[in-house]
Amino acid sequence: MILVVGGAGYIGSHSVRELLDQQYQVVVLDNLSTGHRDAVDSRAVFVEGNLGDLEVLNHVFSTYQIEAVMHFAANSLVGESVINPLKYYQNNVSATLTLLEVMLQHDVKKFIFSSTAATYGIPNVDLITEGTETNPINPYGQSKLMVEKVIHDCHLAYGLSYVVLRYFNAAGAHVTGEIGEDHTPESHLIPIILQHLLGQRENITVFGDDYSTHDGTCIRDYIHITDLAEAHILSLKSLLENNQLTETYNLGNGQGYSVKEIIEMCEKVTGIKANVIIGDRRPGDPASLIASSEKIYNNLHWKTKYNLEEIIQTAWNWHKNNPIGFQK
Ligand SMILES: NC(=O)c1ccc[n+]([C@@H]2O[C@H](COP(=O)([O-])OP(=O)(O)OC[C@H]3O[C@@H](n4cnc5c(N)ncnc54)[C@H](O)[C@@H]3O)[C@@H](O)[C@H]2O)c1
Ligand SMILES: O=c1ccn([C@@H]2O[C@H](COP(=O)(O)OP(=O)(O)O[C@H]3O[C@H](CO)[C@@H](O)[C@H](O)[C@H]3O)[C@@H](O)[C@H]2O)c(=O)[nH]1
Repeated sequence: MILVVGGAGYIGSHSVRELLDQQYQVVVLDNLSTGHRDAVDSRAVFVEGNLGDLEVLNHVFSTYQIEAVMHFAANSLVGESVINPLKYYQNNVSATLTLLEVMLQHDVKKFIFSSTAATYGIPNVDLITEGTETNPINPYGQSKLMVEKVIHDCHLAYGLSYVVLRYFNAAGAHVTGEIGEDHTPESHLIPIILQHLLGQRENITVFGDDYSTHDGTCIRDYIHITDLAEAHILSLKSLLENNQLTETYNLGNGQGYSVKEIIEMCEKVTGIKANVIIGDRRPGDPASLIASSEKIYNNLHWKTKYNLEEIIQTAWNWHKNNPIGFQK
């Protein structure tokens, strides 16, 4: 079985769905701190608990025959990490050490870790490769980079085999419209715009239009959640075939869109005009983050299937049909 830690969250729940659709058996461990029980596919075993809890972990690893672990659970609000760094080092780093310890005690040595473009900080290249220097500028990015280093040391010392996936901006929803993004508070651009277009917010604030980009607003690389999920499956397959894997991959579309372009695409998809306010820059936002995902294309033949319009269309279907998310 595959243990998915954080499988009730946005990216985890879509990966669980993909794993089950591809005939893997799945156990989800999640404390529901930001995730939703209803996001977890009913075909998966669900264990409610904390990833830093030795007792729960020992129960999971001794009850189920776990072949590999996908680890999505984390706190991931950049602003909050600056104000409350210990929460981030505690949940993202310390609890992960407990997970790794129990995994290794149970001789489970295959690990897929959700990392982030935030490990690069403010890169001085147009297209970020895995070789681009990592220099996180906030505790969130720092906590992810720390875990990356721990994982590598566990490889050297205990033979842990791993794939680190550095996601760029995850977006969109499952094509069925059955699961999608539901964060409280919501901080991500696309759901915020769509909530506004649904009448749930009065306006959208663009965080700065004086960046050195073609229209002055920040550029990001948006990637569909199912494309991310597929990258996890391919990574899992490569791990199951190789006991000594130590790979790090960027996951993005390789194409950047500005905040203004995202708003325009949301208006096009929904046919509704947005009420846009230009605000101040949000501290810690790099002007542009675009991934080169050449490495995973070359090594695992991964290709993205969804373009920006399709990403926004699937997100719109989800928000329109579930205006209060998973709440019933
Ligand atoms: N959303 C993005 O654009 C993005 C980009 C880069 C990286 N990431 C990373 O991807 C991963 C998933 O992100 P997401 O957007 O799905 O977040 P999410 O908050 O929707 O999901 C995280 C899940 O982990 C669970 N969790 C948190 N702490 C836990 C703990 N101690 N024990 C058990 N469960 C716990 C939460 O309840 C939630 O279900 C995170 O590690 C995040 O840092 C996300
Ligand atoms: O109301 C809003 C919300 C966002 N933005 C801008 O939109 C862009 C995208 O912002 P957001 O959706 O919050 O994503 P990021 O800050 O780029 O961070 C996401 O993508 C990173 C990787 O690129 C991950 O590390 C993070 O976890 C994930 O939240 C940024 O320029 C923001 O300044 C606005 O202008 N107005």
